Amino acid sequence: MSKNKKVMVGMSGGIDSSVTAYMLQKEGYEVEGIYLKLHNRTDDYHESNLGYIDDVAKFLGIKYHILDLSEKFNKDVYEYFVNSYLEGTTPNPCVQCNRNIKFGAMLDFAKEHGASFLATGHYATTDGKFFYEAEDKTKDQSYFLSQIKKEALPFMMFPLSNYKKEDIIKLGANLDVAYKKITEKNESQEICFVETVYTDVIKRHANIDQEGDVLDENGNVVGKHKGYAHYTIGKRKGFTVKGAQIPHFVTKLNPKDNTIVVGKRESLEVNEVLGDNLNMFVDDKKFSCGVKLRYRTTTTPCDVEIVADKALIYLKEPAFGVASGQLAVFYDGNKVIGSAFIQSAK
Ligand SMILES: Nc1ncnc2c1ncn2[C@@H]1O[C@H](COP(=O)(O)OP(=O)(O)OP(=O)(O)O)[C@@H](O)[C@H]1O
Repeated sequence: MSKNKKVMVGMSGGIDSSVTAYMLQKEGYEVEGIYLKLHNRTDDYHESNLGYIDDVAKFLGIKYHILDLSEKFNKDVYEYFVNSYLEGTTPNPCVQCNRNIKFGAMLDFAKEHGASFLATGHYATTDGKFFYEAEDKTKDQSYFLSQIKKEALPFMMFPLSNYKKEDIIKLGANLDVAYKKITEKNESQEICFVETVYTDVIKRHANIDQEGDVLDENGNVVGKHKGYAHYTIGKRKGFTVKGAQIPHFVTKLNPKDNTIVVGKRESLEVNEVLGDNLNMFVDDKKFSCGVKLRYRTTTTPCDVEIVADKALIYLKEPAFGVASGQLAVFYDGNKVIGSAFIQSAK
């Protein structure tokens, strides 16, 4: 029952994309894999991933391509990541990777090679016009997909969207030894190029271990911190506040003079957010919806006004710990209607 349609599957060597390839083949698609080399890690990272992919490809009898996008990844994702922290904002590298790399350059490659669709093991759904949250809310990745250009959506397939991660692991473990081996390896890291903590990556490019002053909201010096790039908005540890009886939270980072501002929990409260770099799936300029201001959080009801290329987001309930650089993703129920990068909040 061949569907006579070629689907390229982004294969990472992990269980999700390996099962994705299997499912699509079972459905009758002609499947080919693509492995992206995204960074120049010195360990055997790529060799190890390709070992797993090769075994899966042999089991399925499919061919796969290796595409070196490390230069583009370095510019669009890695440098952006490092620079954001140095500028005192909190980057979202997976969002940039999805937009520019996976559903940018990898999609172009898939189309050039005659594929009708590009499939990945992301947990989300699409109907070609919108993204929707995945059934398994604990794994949902719609937040990270919300900056993808709308022209890319008709080519995207997420076959895992109706499953739970544990079902995928069970399916893999019982399928073949090529899959079983993958289920037995460690789960991949949250950010593929961060092997330990993000500050280890930043340290390769700048001396971030420079002690600085901790300020209160009136500009008074109240303590010391170990270098502003070690902190993100809402963090409550790793700095001193003289005589403090209750927890203090980081509310602002000042890269220019290497100071950080701290305050009580109330000072993290935000009622208005300004977003830029809009990516909208609807044309409305004024609407009410729910907004997620970071990953793994519930939506906050809000009114949104789009003015030129900015989104003015008026929250109907206060949010806490909103960081510039993260995404504000607009949801109508479980449907993603657009997103913007958080420029400022008050
Ligand atoms: N290096 C890569 N080359 C090609 N596709 C990739 C690569 N890394 C990730 N992908 C695709 O993007 C999807 C989501 O990536 P993510 O890093 O969130 O992986 P994951 O949920 O751990 O999935 P997997 O178990 O397949 O690694 C993967 O399922 C895969 O289809």
